[in-house]
Amino acid sequence: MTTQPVAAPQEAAEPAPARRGRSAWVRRLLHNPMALACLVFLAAALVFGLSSPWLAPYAPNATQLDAVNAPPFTPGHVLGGDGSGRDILSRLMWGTQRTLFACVIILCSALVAGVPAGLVAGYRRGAADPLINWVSDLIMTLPGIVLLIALYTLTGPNLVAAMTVFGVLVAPSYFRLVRGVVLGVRGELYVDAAKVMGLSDTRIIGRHILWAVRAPVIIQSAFVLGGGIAIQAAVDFLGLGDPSKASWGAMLQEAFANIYTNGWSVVWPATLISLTGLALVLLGNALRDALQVGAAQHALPRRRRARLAAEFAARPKTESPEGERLPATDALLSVRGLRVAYPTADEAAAEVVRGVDLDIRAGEIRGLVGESGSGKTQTAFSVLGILSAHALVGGWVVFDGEDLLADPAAQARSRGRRIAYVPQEPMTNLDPCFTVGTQLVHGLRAVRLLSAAEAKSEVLALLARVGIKDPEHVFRLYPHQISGGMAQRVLICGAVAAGPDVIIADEPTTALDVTVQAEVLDLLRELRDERGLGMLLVTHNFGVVADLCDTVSVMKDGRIVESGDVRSIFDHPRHPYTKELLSSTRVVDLEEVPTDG
Ligand SMILES: Nc1ncnc2c1ncn2[C@@H]1O[C@H](COP(=O)(O)OP(=O)(O)OP(=O)(O)O)[C@@H](O)[C@H]1O
Repeated sequence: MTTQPVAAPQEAAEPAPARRGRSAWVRRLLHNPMALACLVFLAAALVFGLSSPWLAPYAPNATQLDAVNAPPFTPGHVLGGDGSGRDILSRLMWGTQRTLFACVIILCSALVAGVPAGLVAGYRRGAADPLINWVSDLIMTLPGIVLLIALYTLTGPNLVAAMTVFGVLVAPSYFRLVRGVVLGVRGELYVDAAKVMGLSDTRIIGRHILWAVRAPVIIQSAFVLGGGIAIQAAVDFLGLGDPSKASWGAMLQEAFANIYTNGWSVVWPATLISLTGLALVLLGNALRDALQVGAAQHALPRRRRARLAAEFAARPKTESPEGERLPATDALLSVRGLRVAYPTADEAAAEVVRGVDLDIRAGEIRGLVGESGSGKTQTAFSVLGILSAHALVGGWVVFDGEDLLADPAAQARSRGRRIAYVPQEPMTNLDPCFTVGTQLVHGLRAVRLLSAAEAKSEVLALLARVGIKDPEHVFRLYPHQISGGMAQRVLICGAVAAGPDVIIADEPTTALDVTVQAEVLDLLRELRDERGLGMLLVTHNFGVVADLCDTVSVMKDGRIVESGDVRSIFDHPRHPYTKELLSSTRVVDLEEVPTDG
């Protein structure tokens, strides 16, 4: 077999893979009509309140006899007057300012008390964690309104004191949120790497941890502001506010006392309180969608997504006039013109696999090699039909005469039965709640009609076959009780149990140490020889390719740039990228070492 370098003529003209940026979430937020409407409403409320010193027709407490219980659209009083003859529009404007000020105090005090406490408890742990947790639990047990009434007896109508205390009462929600996120992030490898680099805790928290908690904190803040509006109104409504100052709650209280004479005076503050609270809660939801991972796809309008999917499906499937790209007749599995793309926030599609062709024949192990992010796993997942639901897929995956991409039911039938999968991370692919045996028997019985006893004896035989010394014992162990190498053997056992024709192995040895790697590669080779399996071995390691594969396809930026038998590619690489990859790898000498005798 000779090597086939595959040209990529229009590479330069094609769009760059995925466009990402820190401002992407802002774009996504602004693309959401609901979020936009909420932002416009809240901005208008802000301007309405802040402009009161200049634009309000009257002072908040200015009274006029002719405005007493005046209905809306009375000349000089667009929204009418209250029971004391004060202009409702003016009081609403001044009241908005006071209400927003109250919300800012609540937010700031909750942030100041909750976020640092969560950071310290989650990151430093030690004695601080249980102590802060205890204080947080204590605060949460305090009845908020009762506390505010008690405070009123001490300080009188003091907005700053009341709202600060309420902010502290809300702080545990931030504390718990931040602590939870920090606990998850502090064990990440990049945090360990930062520690090893000698960064101080303050710098690690400032640079890495704060960035991780920013999204949940922003979302929570929208909800706290919404709650703040309600609580400020409630405090004033109960008569705990300053009667000389206009606020939405105070206006509501006065209007309620006068409801049978002037019903309209209730409508205005009640509407503002409800709409502002609603806008903040809806904005919080929109922020969650925009900030959370994967929201880009959700943000794509349905019609735009359908159009992109149709464009993908309509791409020509055989492009060569000579029909070179038709599925190979002697192959178990033929991939032709495979394309995978993901919708982006700017309503385009970023292609991560760009027209891949592959054949896997019975008894052939094909390596799929390339740098990280070149699209190897996406190609493998397309064959198995386990791509993210947001992926747009085009091209052919022909197995046993059927195009699996065109028939998801056929793809589901073949997955696990005729096309099996060996994953990269053995430990995370076993369920920690069940024993090895339970998982293998369950998997086997899902694809073959066997009794529990038959499945068990088959699994035990297979465990022995994949090199597990005491199958009866390992059968009863939980995943955490076995080593990584043993877990990979268990997964290989699970993959071959159903008697597949093809195995897709995605970097099956990457997570293992060198000795175990060699043993697992030997096992895969033996299983191929025994069962005549076809295999697609995804790897970025040319050493593994040299050791195990018959053929290899080299992938770069979503394309196969060169394909052929291993020896030809190693001896005469033709594509510059293959040469580059080979020169950066300590290449294994393929010449057979003569043995004595
Ligand atoms: N759900 C997704 N949404 C958007 N882009 C994705 C998604 N999944 C993968 N990608 C992108 O697809 C590209 C190819 O990813 P893939 O996992 O196939 O790379 P790979 O060659 O297997 O790399 P590695 O060796 O690191 O696993 C990457 O740029 C990745 O960011």
